[in-house]
Amino acid sequence: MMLPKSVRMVEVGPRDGLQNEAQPVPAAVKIALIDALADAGLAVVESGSFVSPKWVPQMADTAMVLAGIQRRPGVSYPVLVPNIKGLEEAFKSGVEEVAIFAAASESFAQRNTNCSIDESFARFAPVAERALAAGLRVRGYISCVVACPYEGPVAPADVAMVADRLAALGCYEVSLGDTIGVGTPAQVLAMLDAVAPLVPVDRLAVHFHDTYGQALANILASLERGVAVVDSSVAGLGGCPYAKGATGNVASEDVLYLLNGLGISTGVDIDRLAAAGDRISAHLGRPSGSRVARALASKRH
Ligand SMILES: CC(C)(COP(=O)([O-])OP(=O)([O-])OC[C@H]1O[C@@H](n2cnc3c(N)ncnc32)[C@H](O)[C@@H]1OP(=O)([O-])[O-])[C@@H](O)C(=O)NCCC(=O)NCCSC(=O)C[C@@](C)(O)CC(=O)[O-]
Repeated sequence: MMLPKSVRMVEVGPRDGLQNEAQPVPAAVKIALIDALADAGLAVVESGSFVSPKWVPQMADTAMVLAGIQRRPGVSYPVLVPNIKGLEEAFKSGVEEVAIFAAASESFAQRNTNCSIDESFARFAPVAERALAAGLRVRGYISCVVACPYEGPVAPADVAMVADRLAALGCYEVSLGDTIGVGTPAQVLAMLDAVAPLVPVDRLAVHFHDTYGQALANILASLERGVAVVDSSVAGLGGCPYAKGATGNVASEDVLYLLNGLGISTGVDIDRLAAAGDRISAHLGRPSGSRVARALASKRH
């Protein structure tokens, strides 16, 4: 089995994990979470989004959160921006990296961003251009890379086309999201095999939600195809506001346990990571969504 020697874990808990949380999460709690994740050794901690607060109220305090965190050297704190208004807010907050987010299905693009795929690219083009001109890094996301909650299965060729368009806008990396967590390894590999001829595998990340418990299997399959960047969410926080019933991202602790077991280096400390997950789970008043974190906690009691 050919596997990468090291993997960059992209922590999306403070953004993807919390954006759908019904109870308000104070900025101070988000700040403590982000700082704890960076302390655990994560080099990328997605810290919020500058989107319409009418659409995603939980992210309305992103500027306050970014003002409160202790930015560690070598750690990136990206935010999502859907349009120029969001980018301008990101500039004010001094971010070094933004992410634009597209979908491989028309219905999801409409529900998530109130426009078609083509219209979303018309919005992203000036965002990417201005961000790059200002020296920011731009990451691209694609939702619904296996299936769409409104349209069902999504053709790998559709994903490849959107990935190609994001790369053409200058995204240094394209994160492939199974938004509703339905994919299995054969589907994921078919999708990766369609995308990789257009956007090389060293510019791809995988982003699995764990609704059907397939995320770790999908990650292992992706690693075997050479993908070396994995998105995950501490304590398995999350769910997408525009994908009813979809659960959180794969838990970061579970991904790290898998990678440690495979001898793949990440620079992340599992105990510190699990402690950060336990603290946010306690704040939210529910058990961690990470099986690894629950197992580690049970050994301590
Ligand atoms: C794209 C829009 C703005 C279009 O929304 P719209 O309603 O068509 O936009 P609009 O331009 O007509 O503006 C409507 C109102 O929003 C305001 N507005 C407009 N833009 C902004 C902004 N940037 N920041 C703050 N406010 C903004 C704007 O000023 C106006 O305010 P009003 O005049 O009514 O008071 C909206 O649909 C939106 O914000 N969508 C974001 C949805 C979102 O954040 N989804 C979750 C992230 S994607 C995701 O989770 C998937 C991913 C990445 O994790 C991968 C995966 O798992 O699939």
